[in-house]
Amino acid sequence: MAADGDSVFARPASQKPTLRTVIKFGGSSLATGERLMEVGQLVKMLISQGQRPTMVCSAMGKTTNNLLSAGTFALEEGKVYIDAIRTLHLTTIEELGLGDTARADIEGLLHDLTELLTGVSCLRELTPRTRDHLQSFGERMSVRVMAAVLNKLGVPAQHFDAWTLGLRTTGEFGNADVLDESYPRIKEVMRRFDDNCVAVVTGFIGHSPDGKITTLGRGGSDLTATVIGAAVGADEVQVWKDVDGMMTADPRAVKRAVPVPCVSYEEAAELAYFGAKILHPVAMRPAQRAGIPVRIKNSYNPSHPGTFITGSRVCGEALVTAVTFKEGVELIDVVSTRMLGQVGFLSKVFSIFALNNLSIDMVATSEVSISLTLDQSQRNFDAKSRALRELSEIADVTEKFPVAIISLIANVNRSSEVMAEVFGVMRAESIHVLMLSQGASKVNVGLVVQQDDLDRAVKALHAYFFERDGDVQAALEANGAAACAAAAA
Ligand SMILES: Nc1ncnc2c1ncn2[C@@H]1O[C@H](COP(=O)(O)OP(=O)(O)O)[C@@H](O)[C@H]1O
Ligand SMILES: N[C@@H](CC(=O)OP(=O)(O)O)C(=O)O
Repeated sequence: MAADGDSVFARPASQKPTLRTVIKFGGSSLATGERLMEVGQLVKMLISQGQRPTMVCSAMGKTTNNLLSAGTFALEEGKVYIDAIRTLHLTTIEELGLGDTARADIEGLLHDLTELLTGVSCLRELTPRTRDHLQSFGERMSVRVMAAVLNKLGVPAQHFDAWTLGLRTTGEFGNADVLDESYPRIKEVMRRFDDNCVAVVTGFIGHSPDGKITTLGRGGSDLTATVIGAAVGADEVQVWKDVDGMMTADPRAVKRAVPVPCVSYEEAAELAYFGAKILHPVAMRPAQRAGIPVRIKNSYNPSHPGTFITGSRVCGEALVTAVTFKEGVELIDVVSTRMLGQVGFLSKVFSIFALNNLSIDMVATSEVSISLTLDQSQRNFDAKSRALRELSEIADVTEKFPVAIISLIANVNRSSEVMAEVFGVMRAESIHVLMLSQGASKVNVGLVVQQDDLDRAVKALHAYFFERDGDVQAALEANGAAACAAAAA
């Protein structure tokens, strides 16, 4: 940890920093050496504006995908190929003149990575545990490079693998849960850490209680950030992305999508769970528990206010906040053969899914029938076949695949209006709605349509709720978002 020149933290007493933040940068913000330098300058600016940040980094660019591909290649072809990963990291160090320590750190990790993949290629075995170990190299390399960039810019910084701060998880490889014991541990380690230095911490990874490397699921660095924020009692967690915040729809699918100035924790979580790739689905939980606001910001456009996420919904009377979707979903209709009474039927159906460890996304019931969609992240075909076999003993079961779930994050107090308007749009477009459900949190209205109708349905709903005046931003503001921006300011 060597800083050139005066510490950026040294400033007159009158300008003492007041905002304790956790700032998370994803792969999209850390794609190249040039981007790392820009992010470094941004961190420097945030400090000069009075922030005391702890930084959480994801792997650079597409490194996690490249690591997974290298694992598959070693498994299937028996060869070790990590050229893209090696080149990205070593070239960055070279181009930015980050020095021998950073180079030696990265070469050491590349050596370990090569050994791991050699093991995979010899044994022709890639277990979930090894896959997590493999993926951890991305974040372990990025924090070392990022800390070196900050030091180069005169910002004292030190890298940390999250487990050295005390981040402990369950042993569920690929989708581990953060254990509560992590919070006091992280708090204690961070309490002893030099306030005049930026801790640059690996996102996405932790240690199981027996010391194995685990991952928190794809996009899990957002969760690391809110866990650290909650542990240290941060004033704010900032999640820096490549878009101007959470948008009214996935900007890749709907060109006229616009940023939403603010949403509640529940809305953000529902959006993430129902397909908006912008946030990790459980990242809001630690922030919500600790009451810490989260801000989504654009590292390519830092002056944009982004999206502010807090406990209450302060966005005025907006009928719908955003539209999101999940594709390639399976819909299952279960109709009772009346061997059981209503209560027995519902509980039997749900217990069959639970006992087979299958989690359900959406559900709609009548007295003797249930329609449900299965969470697509679980690719356990054996468990699904078993569950369907057991269900067929008490019911007629039909499967529809592929279908898509469209979710509208909507105003709880006006859900009937939302439903009526959604059906109006669907009727006008002649789109058949296969199922409709309002989530228990009541911020989410979900509908299932045929996969082929998805694109048309999403565009029509977005146009109806956000583009009616021809000017998307004006429509959003008319919906009350301006009031929200003022509240967040
Ligand atoms: N509703 C939405 N609002 C904003 N971005 C979205 C939404 N749905 C999907 N996205 C996508 O999420 C991307 C950002 O998430 P991600 O790539 O995981 O960022 P990072 O790697 O920085 O964590 C955006 O580039 C955008 O394409
Ligand atoms: N690198 C991991 C974790 C992560 O959070 O990434 P990102 O912040 O770039 O979505 C992944 O690709 O899943």
